[in-house]
Parts: sequence; C-alpha cells; structure tokens
Amino acid sequence: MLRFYHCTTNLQYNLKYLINLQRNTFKTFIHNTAQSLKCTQKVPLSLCSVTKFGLFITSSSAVKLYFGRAAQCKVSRTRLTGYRSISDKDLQFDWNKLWHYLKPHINFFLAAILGALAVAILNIQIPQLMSGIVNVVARFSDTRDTVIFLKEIKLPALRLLSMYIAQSVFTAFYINMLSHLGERMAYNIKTDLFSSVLHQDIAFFDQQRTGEIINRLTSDVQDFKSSFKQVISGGLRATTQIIGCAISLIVISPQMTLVTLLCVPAVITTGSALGSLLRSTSRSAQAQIEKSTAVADEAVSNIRTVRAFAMEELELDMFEREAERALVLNERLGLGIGLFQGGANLFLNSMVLATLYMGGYLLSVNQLSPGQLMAFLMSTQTIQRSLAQISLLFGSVVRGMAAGARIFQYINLKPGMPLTGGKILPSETMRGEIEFKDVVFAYPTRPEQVILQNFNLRIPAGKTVAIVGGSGNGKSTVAALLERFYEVNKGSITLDGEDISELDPTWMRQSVLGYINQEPTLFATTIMENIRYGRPDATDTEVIEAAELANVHSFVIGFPRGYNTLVGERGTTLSGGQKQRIAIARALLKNPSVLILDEATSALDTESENIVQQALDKAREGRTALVIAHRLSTIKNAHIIVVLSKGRIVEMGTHEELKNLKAHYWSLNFQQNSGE
Ligand SMILES: Nc1ncnc2c1ncn2[C@@H]1O[C@H](COP(=O)(O)OP(=O)(O)OP(=O)(O)O)[C@@H](O)[C@H]1O
Repeated sequence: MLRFYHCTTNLQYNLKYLINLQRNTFKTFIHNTAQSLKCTQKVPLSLCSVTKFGLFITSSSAVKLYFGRAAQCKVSRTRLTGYRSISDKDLQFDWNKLWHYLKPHINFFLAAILGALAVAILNIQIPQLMSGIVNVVARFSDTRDTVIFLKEIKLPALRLLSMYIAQSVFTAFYINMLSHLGERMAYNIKTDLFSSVLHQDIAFFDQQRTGEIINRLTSDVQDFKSSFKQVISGGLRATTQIIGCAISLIVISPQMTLVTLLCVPAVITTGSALGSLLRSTSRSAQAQIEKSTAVADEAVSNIRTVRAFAMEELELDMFEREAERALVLNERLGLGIGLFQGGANLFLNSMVLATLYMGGYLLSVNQLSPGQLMAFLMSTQTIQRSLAQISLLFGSVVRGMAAGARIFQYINLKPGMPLTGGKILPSETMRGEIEFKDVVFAYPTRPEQVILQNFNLRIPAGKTVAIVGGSGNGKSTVAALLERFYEVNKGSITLDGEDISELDPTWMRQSVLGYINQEPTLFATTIMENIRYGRPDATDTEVIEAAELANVHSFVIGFPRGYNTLVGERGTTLSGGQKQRIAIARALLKNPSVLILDEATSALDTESENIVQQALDKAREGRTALVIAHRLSTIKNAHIIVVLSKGRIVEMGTHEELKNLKAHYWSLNFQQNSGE
C-alpha cells in the first residue's frame, strides 16, 4: 500500500513535471516562431494562451494565411520585375562544401561531439542513480531509522552529485568548443563569400541586387551558423539520449517499452513528408526577405533621389508589399512548424499516458519496483525532452540548410574572367598603343542586342582619341571593354600588340589603365585615403603630388582638416567638381600609361568643368588617352575624333578634317541623323 502511495506521489510529481515541460516546450516554440516571424508584439505565454494559439492555428486563420494574404499580395507595384531570385530547384545544400569548412576545425568538432556525448551519457545514467535513491527512500519511509537511512543514502547521493558535477563540466566544455567551431567556420564562410562576390564578373552585378548580396553575407551566414551549432549540440545530445534511454527502458521493462514505442514509425513518416514541404517554404521565405531588403537598400542608398521626387510613400508601399509577401511565407512556415510541433506533442503525451497506465498495472502485480518505475518515467521524460528538442531543432535545420544552400551557391560561382593570371608586359618597353580589331559585342544580360558591330579603332601611343556620338550608341561600352569589365564576343583588343585577354587583368588595371568616369565614387574616409586608393603603398608626398597635378591641392588646403577631411558616404560632403578632381588624382597616382576618361566632365557646370578639364589636360600629357565625350570642349585637345553611331564608326579624323561635320553632328540630334 505504502509502495503504491509513493508511486502515485511520484507519478503525480512526474505528471506535473511533464505538463510544465510541455508548457516550456510550447513557450520556446512560440518564442522561436515569433522570432522567426520578426513579430514585435509580445506573445502571452500562459497555458490558456497556448491553447488559444493552437486553436488559432487550426481554425479559419490558417485558411486566411494560405489564401487570403496571398491573394492580397497579388496586386502590387514592384521594382523587382525581372529580379533574379534563385528558384528552389536550383538550390541544393552542398555537403562537400560543409565538409570543406568543417575539416580545418575538426579538432574542435570532435571535442564538441565528445563533450556532448559525455553529457548525454551522463544524462542517461542519472535515472538509474535516481532509482537507487528512490528505492532507499521507499524502504525507509516505514521504519523511520534516520541513522541507517543517512548511511545508506550517502553513497547513491554522492554518486548522483558527482554525476551532476561531471555533467556541468562537460556541458561548459562542449559549448565552448562548439562556439570556437561555429565562429571560425562562420568567419571562413563569410570571408570566402565576400571574396567570391568581389571576384565575380561585372555581369553578375548587372543582375544581382546589392541588398541580396548583403543579405547573404549577414543574415544567411548568421542563420547557418546558429542552426549548425544547435544541430551539433542539441541534435547530437538528444539523439544519444534517445538511444541510451531507449536501451535503459528495454532493460527496465520490455513490455512497457513496446507499448510506448508502438507509434514511432508513423511519426517518422509524417515528419519526413512535412519536413520536405517546410524546407521548400523556408527557402521561398528567405528569397522573399532578400527582395524586401533589396527594395530598402535601393531606397536608402538613393535617398536624395527619393526625396527629390517625393517618393517616400511609394518606396514604403513597395517595401511593405515585398515585406508582406515575406510575412505570408514566414507565417506559412510558422504554421507548418506549429502543426509539426503539435503532432509531436500529442505523440509524446500519449507515450507518457501509456507508460503510466502500464507502469501502474505492473506495480500493482509486483513486477516493478517504485525505483524502476521512477527510472522508467525519468528515461521516458528524457526521451520526450530529447524528441521535443529535435522537433524544435527541425525548424532551425530547415532555415540553416536553406541559408547554407544560398551561401554556398554564391561561393561556388566561378567568374568567367579570373582577376589574375596572364602575361605582364615590361614597364620599360610599354608604349600604350591600343587597338580594337573587328570587335563584336553584346552585353551578357542582353545577348540579342549587339552594341558594337565590327568595331575597329587604333589609339596610337601617347595620343588622345575622343569618341563622340549620341546617347546609347556604345561609347561607354568601348571604355568598359578596354577595362575588361566584359569579354568581347568576336575580334580582339590589343595593348602594344598583345591581346588583352592574354594579359593579367589585375596588372592592367593596377599599372596600365587609369579609369575616370562620369560619376566618381569616393569612399567614406579622408581625402588622403581616397587618393591613396589608387596605389595603397604611395607615401603622403606622392599622394599630395598627384593631388597637385589634379588641381585638388588648391581646394583641400582651404578645408580646416586638409587632407584628413572626411568626405562622407560616397563623397556627399564634396561638390561634383571636387569629387571628380579627387578621382583624377586617384587615377594619376598609379601613373597609368593609358587614361580612360568616360565623360569625366559632363556632369559639371562650366566653371568646374574648366578646372577639371585643366587637370585632365595635364594628366593626359605624354599618355595614351581614350576620351568619351559629350561636349565639344572635352574634345578640343584630342588628336583624333571618332563619331560613333549604333556601335559603328561613321566618321573619323582630326579637328580640321571634321570641322564641318562636327558642327552638323553637335547641332543636330546625332541619333536621328546618323547613317544618313
Ligand atoms: N550593363 C549593361 N547591360 C546591358 N546593356 C547595357 C549595359 N550598359 C549599357 N547597355 C546598353 O548598351 C547600349 C550602349 O550603352 P553605352 O553606355 O555604351 O552608350 P553611350 O554611348 O555611352 O551612352 P551615353 O552617352 O548616354 O552614356 C545602350 O543601349 C545601353 O542600354
């Protein structure tokens, strides 16, 4: 009778414990779901609210989530038409790549695994030791002989205490190892990802949005790292505990184990099916988040244009629409995870009920001791806790694998044009003669639109060739091809007789070509460092010399902090002319043999243009120069002028030769008259 009393007390305790456990598990789940939905409102966590939440999920709201919001989202104004988000089927998690990042830190990995296993094994032992203590307590609850009780309880209690201490030491150890592993892998992945992005062809940036790239570098890497850590620690520990405790259960009572494990296969099958569905939803959700980031990124980085056109509301509207789509997908994901979690809980609770039912019966027919029933219940609870943990981990695995697939996709992208490798011409013999021979070119993003058709042009060493022509006729394209931003489709471009596709691109860009375009981009640092960007090893004196050559010095000395003046993001605190002159100084610091001036003064007013033009004229002296021109003033010092129409040269000659034609071309709309 007494034994039965102890047992029922224990069972009651265990039931309470289990209910609390369920509640906590649910709390964690709701918290995680709220986090994943980026939900800002606080979620009430009482059991009653949990029930409401469950009802909410399974009621009409679910229907609304799937159909209502999705339908609302169909009407939208978007800037993302043609936006290349990667479709699900293109994205596969690359396990080899994971191994590549894991291998260098295998020591931390093994240490973390061993630590987590040790914790799991200790956790498996604890119910057995607890069983010993319960049996002693049960034996002495009748006799009440304190002295003998204290003597007998001492050993099992000390064993349990040492087990608890060992468990906490190993816990601290494996978490530390895992932290090293996760952080180092994330560091390597992040740097490789950034390196891969920086090495991509310019065509890649014509297609991808900055927001998407930044998203992969930040939130995807973060998601991947945290889910990797969780899977290793939680997943490994939970799996070991499930296996260990299952063995303990069989040893304690095979009949009870059979009852509790009857429904496992059904759960595994349902879980796998739901899993694959959720993975796909997760990938779509992440791709959609990228889209909303891309909209925000463009609006913030072009805030002056947005303000000038009073487009704040429209930008907000576009952002809301993209964010809402992400919300719908994330809610769908939350619903899926919720259903999965709910099903898992039902299974786990049924297991406990079956154990209590069967255990009570075996106790009543003296086939089980109170200690054994206690150990059995504790082991079932450990299994239940572990299964609950695995079901929670499931959501994180889904997100982590989707994030990993997207990160590895960028890392695995091989650029068509490597940045380094190829011939380097000796500087002593370098003349700087450029020749375009029968060049045919179409941009990779629009292969059907041929921009240059059998384009031939020779720029003699030390001479300036100016290309003029109407807008959209391919002038800047000529400059971009010389910079090797793109490869020609046919024909060749040579430097001193060598095909530039055979030359080392980095050497060419660092030592041969100086490129200045219409919109000079400065970095958010000092004027000194912006100029030094042209040649990082240049001394301060060399920087100032280049600045003097580019007419920068005259305005910099007027600034209170001189060359240490910060220019603001993209140089917003400077005038257009000042920015342009800094860009010229930056290019001149390289002492390039060939200058490419792509409408370098067309954005300036006449006064600034004159100052910048003087700087450019000085810079051109003794160098080969390709000048893309919009204005007559830009070409007045050119040795040869080329008139370009629809990618073909229609006129070519000196100022004198083109005198009459020039007036004709500049006074009329060139595009309308070309080719006539
Ligand atoms: N990155 C790109 N991808 C696809 N097409 C492009 C790209 N850049 C330019 N184009 C197209 O190539 C054609 C030539 O453009 P390009 O910039 O060379 O003209 P341009 O003569 O320099 O014009 P402008 O004087 O207005 O700068 C245009 O039709 C343009 O739309």
